[in-house]
Amino acid sequence: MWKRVSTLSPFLFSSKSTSLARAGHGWNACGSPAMDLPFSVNYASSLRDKTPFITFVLGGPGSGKGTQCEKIAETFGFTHLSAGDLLRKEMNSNSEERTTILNIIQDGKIVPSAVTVKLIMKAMESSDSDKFLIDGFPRTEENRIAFEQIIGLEPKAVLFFDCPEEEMVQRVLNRNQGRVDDNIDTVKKRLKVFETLSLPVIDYYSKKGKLHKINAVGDADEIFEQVRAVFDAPEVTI
Ligand SMILES: Nc1ncnc2c1ncn2[C@@H]1O[C@H](COP(=O)(O)OP(=O)(O)O)[C@@H](O)[C@H]1O
Ligand SMILES: O=c1ccn([C@@H]2O[C@H](COP(=O)(O)OP(=O)(O)O)[C@@H](O)[C@H]2O)c(=O)[nH]1
Ligand SMILES: [Mg+2]
Repeated sequence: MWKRVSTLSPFLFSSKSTSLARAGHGWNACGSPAMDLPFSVNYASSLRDKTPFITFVLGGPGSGKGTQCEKIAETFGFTHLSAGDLLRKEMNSNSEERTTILNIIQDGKIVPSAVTVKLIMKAMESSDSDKFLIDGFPRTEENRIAFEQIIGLEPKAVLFFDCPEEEMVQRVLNRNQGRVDDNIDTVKKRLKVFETLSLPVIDYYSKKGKLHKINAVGDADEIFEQVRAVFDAPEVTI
């Protein structure tokens, strides 16, 4: 059922090589993935053995991904992993990457895939769960390919919270969680990044028949009814 894709270089995971400078070797923040990897090692074999049910949760900034993920996790027993939360936690730790992550988030850009995938993989490996909601990832085609290569799994379902830009901007500006990127300048940059880099990922999953588009306007409970229908559908066997 789970399509194993391939494996990746150990430089992504060795303790000395987690700096963005090294992670950037072969990868860039917004560009294409490098495929000429020097090694092939099964780093995520424990995850593949578990063959977890993975759902990617996509949508622009403020489209309600986090809000709906909490409801999905509670109702359907998924473990909710927010890529943004994992990066913010790393940013607030003494990680050598913290300043670079902060600068990228403040600028509304995308953290190199090697860094984000490593954090997601660690979180998945340290969980007993076999059902994960991965919120806010993949945000680029490069992210998507890196996940497939490093973790060797593909999502069973992909949710896309479709929301008009003006609504997203209002929600972000009212979010009030003290986030460094919740300001008008960053949100404008984030909307451009979403359109140019994230929409192609959504298009990819649409063409694969895995995408579930949700109208993200309206009351959060009403929106959740659309989501519930996705997980209740017989073709999405959790
Ligand atoms: N359906 C909704 N209608 C109005 N506000 C919402 C709705 N869903 C979420 N929000 C609010 O909008 C903000 C952004 O929601 P959030 O779940 O953090 O979105 P995302 O994770 O996609 O950025 C939060 O303050 C949240 O409480
Ligand atoms: O896979 C990811 C997820 C998040 N981010 C960074 O973290 C920010 C906040 O992401 P989050 O998902 O928390 O934002 P949301 O969409 O929920 O507002 C993004 O703008 C990016 O700068 C990233 O680089 N890669
Ligand atoms: Mg969020």
